[in-house]
Amino acid sequence: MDLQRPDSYQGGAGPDFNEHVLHKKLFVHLRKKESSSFVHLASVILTWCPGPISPPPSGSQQAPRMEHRAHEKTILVGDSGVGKTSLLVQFDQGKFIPGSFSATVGIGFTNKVVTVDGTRVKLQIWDTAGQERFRSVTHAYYRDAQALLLLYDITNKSSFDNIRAWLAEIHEYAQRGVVIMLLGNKADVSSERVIRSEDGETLAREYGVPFMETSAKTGMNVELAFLAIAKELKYRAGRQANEPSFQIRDYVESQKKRSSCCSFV
Ligand SMILES: Nc1nc2c(ncn2[C@@H]2O[C@H](COP(=O)(O)OP(=O)(O)OP(=O)(O)O)[C@@H](O)[C@H]2O)c(=O)[nH]1
Repeated sequence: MDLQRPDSYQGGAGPDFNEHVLHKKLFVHLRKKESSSFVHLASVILTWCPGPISPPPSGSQQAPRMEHRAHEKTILVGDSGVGKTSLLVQFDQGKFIPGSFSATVGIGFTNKVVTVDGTRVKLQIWDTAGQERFRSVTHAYYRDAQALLLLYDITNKSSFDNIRAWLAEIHEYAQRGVVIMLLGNKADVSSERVIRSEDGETLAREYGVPFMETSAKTGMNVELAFLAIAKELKYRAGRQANEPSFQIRDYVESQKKRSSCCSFV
């Protein structure tokens, strides 16, 4: 048995999460040893709340109820070092921590509430380890994912070449119709670019998925990527009678154009 405590986190606002309570998780992975390697058998997640970490601000109201209440499970996948954790930290906390690279161990998640078209959508964003040795653990989480953000690093050719293998794994383990978005990350490092933006576009078109380049460092397109996912999931969950149909690829293309011409809001 392998016990990991990858993270602690504060839950987002909502009926089943109190933002003033520290939620802790313990990941228990059952593995058996076969010859010289371990085979993954099952994973169990234990969640507990050790107690309040701060009193609610005086005069604060109860957290507003979600209009769209589902837990929308979104998973970040891609080779080790492409910037999955950095992208999530940029989206969640609006910051980039430069310097030493510490590879993710196993898998962990962050809750984030976003507002799209006046509706609050709760995203549960799972950050996975890109290293091969964690692959059997992360596969187990694909099945009930509603969306997958698949990253490569524009300065690393093999991370781009591996995208086809990642897509094959997604098609094998994830549910049919899962929302997939391809992201070419580290777009700020133009001097070391080895993958042209057109190559990302072509690959995405071949698989019929939306594409954009991002930078976890500058924040470029980070919010757009998650908001587009939230919009698509909200739309899928319950289209209102007078609501126009939503096409995530068209939306991403129009927003990318807007952001290049006049800064995205
Ligand atoms: N310049 C630049 N560096 C980045 C960017 N995103 C991530 N990095 C750096 O790339 C390295 C790897 O980033 P991580 O976010 O840890 O990569 P990861 O995909 O989560 O890696 P695993 O946890 O091993 O799967 C770190 O040193 C980051 O600071 C980016 O957009 N621009």
